[in-house]
Amino acid sequence: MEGVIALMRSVPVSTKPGVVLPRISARRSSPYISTNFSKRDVCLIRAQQLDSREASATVPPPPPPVSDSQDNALKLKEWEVGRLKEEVAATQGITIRRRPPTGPPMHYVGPFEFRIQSEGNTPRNILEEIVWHKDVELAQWKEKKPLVSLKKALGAAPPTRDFIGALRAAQQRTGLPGLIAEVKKASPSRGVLREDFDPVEIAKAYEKGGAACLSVLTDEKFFQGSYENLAAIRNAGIKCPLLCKEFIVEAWQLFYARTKGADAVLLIAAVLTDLDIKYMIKICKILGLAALVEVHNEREMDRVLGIDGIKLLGINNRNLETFTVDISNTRNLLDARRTEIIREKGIIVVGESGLFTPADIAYVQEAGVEAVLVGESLVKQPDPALGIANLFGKDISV
Ligand SMILES: O=P(O)(O)OC[C@@H](O)[C@@H](O)c1c[nH]c2ccccc12
Repeated sequence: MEGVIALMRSVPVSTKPGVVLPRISARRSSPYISTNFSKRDVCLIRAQQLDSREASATVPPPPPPVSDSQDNALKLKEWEVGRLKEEVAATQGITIRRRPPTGPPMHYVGPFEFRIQSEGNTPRNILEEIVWHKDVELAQWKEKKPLVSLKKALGAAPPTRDFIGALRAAQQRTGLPGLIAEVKKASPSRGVLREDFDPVEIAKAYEKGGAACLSVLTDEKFFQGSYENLAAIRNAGIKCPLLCKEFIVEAWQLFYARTKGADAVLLIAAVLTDLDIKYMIKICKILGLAALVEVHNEREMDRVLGIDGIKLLGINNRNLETFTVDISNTRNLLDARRTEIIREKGIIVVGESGLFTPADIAYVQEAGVEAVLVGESLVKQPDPALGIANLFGKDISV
């Protein structure tokens, strides 16, 4: 554990090659500086940045106005580090930007400063909006529960269960993809899915109906989920391993998920750079968490297949930027070349979203998935256990 903390310690970085900035005061910390980079990571980023400088199509926006005040110097450094990270992300085809570290930039007019809405400080799509809001939430959570206190709480967390093992066992038992059934009250695309939403009752029904694992939404603002739901399900004696369905942008969230009873976490390739994914997988391993790495398109799929240590790969049929759902996405991404790599690496592919009928399940199974992640079509059923039997076309509970 000490190693993890050491890995997360702050390092001063500069955007100019070879120049090291003075250590930044701990009074205010940037997510980019204090939690995401080790010295080695920063070197890697520098190397990636130098390699990709010519390939990068991004034109950096003008720097914020400079003032002599210490506060402004800190803002400037945070802005520089944020830019550096965005450049790396752009070279990996990541279009989702992170929230500017000190908030949308201020504009100065005479002695006054104020914000003007512009392309640079307004989220461009729902996924970006969620991720930007997550940064604001995180700043508050981390103040309430700094990493040291989470580290102490880990001692009291229940042991993790084998998420991947449960999926494999279910698949072997039924000959059908292992089911991850999602406890989901609402979503930005579908609104409220179930008014009489009792997360523990729904989780019990899923287990009774033969789900191998459960997925629990924890995002409050956009999905009406919570970490209380996750902990309540874990503490209700449910044996299915639990996936914490969250928009993870910082390692702190991995620790928090673990203290709330998660056995697995979701890492979204549309949001995280390769380096972030590698770093988070390392921490998941130390914490005993399984990582489901989610992709939506060919670019993300090929990036993820190039990263070592990935055991669970989710193909989302829903585009999180536009919300369009198309289950043929699973089949299209699983071409012969990628299927071969997946087989060699022993990766389990999870088909995610938009699955409603036995024909849908057969279609993604035929495409090569060994597990499915299903929310809407189950959570809307008066009896979610019966919903599972209807979805698979047979009772998979025995
Ligand atoms: O309700 P559906 O269409 O069965 O989808 C479930 C799950 O795949 C979806 O909730 C999901 C997949 N990836 C995500 C990332 C964040 C939030 C939600 C999701």
